Amino acid sequence: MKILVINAGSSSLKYQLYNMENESVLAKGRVERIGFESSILAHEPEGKEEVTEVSEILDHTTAIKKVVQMLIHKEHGILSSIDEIEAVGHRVVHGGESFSNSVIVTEEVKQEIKKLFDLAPLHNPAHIMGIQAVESTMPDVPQAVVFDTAFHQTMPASSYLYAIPKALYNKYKIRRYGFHGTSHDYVSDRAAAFLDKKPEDLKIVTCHIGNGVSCTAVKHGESFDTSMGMTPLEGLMMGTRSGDLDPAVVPYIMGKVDLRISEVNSMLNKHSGLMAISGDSSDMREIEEGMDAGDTNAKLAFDMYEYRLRKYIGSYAAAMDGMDVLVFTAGVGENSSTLRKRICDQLTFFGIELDDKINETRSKNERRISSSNSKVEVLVIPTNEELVIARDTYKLINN
Ligand SMILES: Nc1ncnc2c1ncn2[C@@H]1O[C@H](COP(=O)(O)OP(=O)(O)O)[C@@H](O)[C@H]1O
Ligand SMILES: CC(=O)OP(=O)(O)O
Ligand SMILES: [Mg+2]
Repeated sequence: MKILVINAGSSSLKYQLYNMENESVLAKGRVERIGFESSILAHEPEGKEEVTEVSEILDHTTAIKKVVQMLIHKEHGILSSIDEIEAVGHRVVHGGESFSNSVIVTEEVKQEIKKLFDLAPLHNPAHIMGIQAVESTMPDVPQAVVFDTAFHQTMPASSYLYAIPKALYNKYKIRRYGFHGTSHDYVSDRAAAFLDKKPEDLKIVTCHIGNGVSCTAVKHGESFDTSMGMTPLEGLMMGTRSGDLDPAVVPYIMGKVDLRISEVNSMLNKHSGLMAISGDSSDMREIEEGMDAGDTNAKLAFDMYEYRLRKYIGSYAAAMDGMDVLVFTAGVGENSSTLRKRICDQLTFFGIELDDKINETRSKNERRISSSNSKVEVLVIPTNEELVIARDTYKLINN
């Protein structure tokens, strides 16, 4: 069975085609700059070089059509016909309180996702566009949705409520939802398997450090607390997002410089974080290069990013009254030995001790980077949100 996994953003669409017989990736790629004149489709068939094509892709339906054309392309394709795609699985960022599991797409499910537009204005409208684009291009193919928020539905009220008037929760569902759940679920499960232990016996802090950054306290296999909140803005400092700040800052600047709500949102989501402090880049590779070249702004950005991660890790160890395992994942977590070292070398209080040599060895595999003396197992576990989406879709379709 072949399953297409889609992560639709407002101006981008990432995809991976899976052969579920052996869970291999047949092709992957992305469409960028949807809605612009020169949109880019980058397509990478398994074992071959990436090919790119520039054309005008004005909406998500056109984007899906282009992807399908590429998948059945004479030279770069890997399917003989579109009919070989038997199901499509989508990443949906916000599932609110309605979804604690992945589900098959129905009219009701789409309505529920639409009701959550307010809570995830950057993400959910794009996901609906992706779902509709598939409906119009492959009308008979069943679709499933996998939510970033689902894993975090186990959080107790003491973790998910904000200390604001109850009516705001009762009426508007203002609470912590948490995101990157597919990733935190996957890497915490893999960490337990790696250690040959049951998730129920472990207290794990998972750090998903990519463009978006979040930490989760995974207690006995369930999400107990997580750093992102009602939206993916809360918590850690990110590539372009501020993370935590005093909420009083928002009304203060709106009054001072006469900013509109959308402008404040844009400032905090798109022009803050590493980008704002370094004044130069939201990309950790460039921050590290800047730091090595003596750029003091890049160094400050790195220091703040690292310090905040360390604070969250410490607070989650306290939240769970212990930490057996610390997991690093996603683009930065999997690749930046510098960041991992800086964090771990200042968590010696917890009995953490890194094996510097293993930490610095580049690898795409799951690995332990702590020394044999370390009281906490420190692991690098490459995340695979697309595989989880493909697996959930496969299970739902075959039930
Ligand atoms: N070798 C590396 N060293 C440091 N950071 C890296 C390295 N490779 C990738 N990254 C960082 O990973 C981040 C992107 O992470 P990723 O998980 O792919 O993000 P997303 O899925 O949210 O787009 C970027 O900041 C990038 O600089
Ligand atoms: C929810 C979220 O922050 O997602 P991403 O890391 O893909 O931006
Ligand atoms: Mg990611």
